[in-house]
Amino acid sequence: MKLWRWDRGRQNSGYEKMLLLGAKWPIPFDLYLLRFGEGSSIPPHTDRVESGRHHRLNIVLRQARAGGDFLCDQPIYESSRIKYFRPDRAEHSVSKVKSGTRYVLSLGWVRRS
Ligand SMILES: O=C(O)CCC(=O)C(=O)O
Ligand SMILES: [Fe+2]
Repeated sequence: MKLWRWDRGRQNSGYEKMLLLGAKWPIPFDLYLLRFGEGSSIPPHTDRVESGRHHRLNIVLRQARAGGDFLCDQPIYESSRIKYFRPDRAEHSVSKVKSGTRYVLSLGWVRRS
């Protein structure tokens, strides 16, 4: 785990992530800052976990000027800035940022079932 450094995003589609905080105990969680520069996107995917239920609360700190829209099958709660969803179950994606830069604060945790 690399803390406080920009790292290439998992889907390798141009976005970057920075791990701000994370722990495995008592509840596994992570807190990332995500940065989507012009031309970046995330194709439709799910984020599986080995066991338990993955929850994620994303707060859009800065919207792109154009593009960069979050799309999710079945969000638990969604407003223009707040997206709460089950990334292991609900397919989600981010459309290509056409102009500007998008920033997201992303808090994820896994509930053991
Ligand atoms: O940036 C977003 O809105 C979603 C990123 C994503 O795929 C995730 O948080 O699992
Ligand atoms: Fe995801």
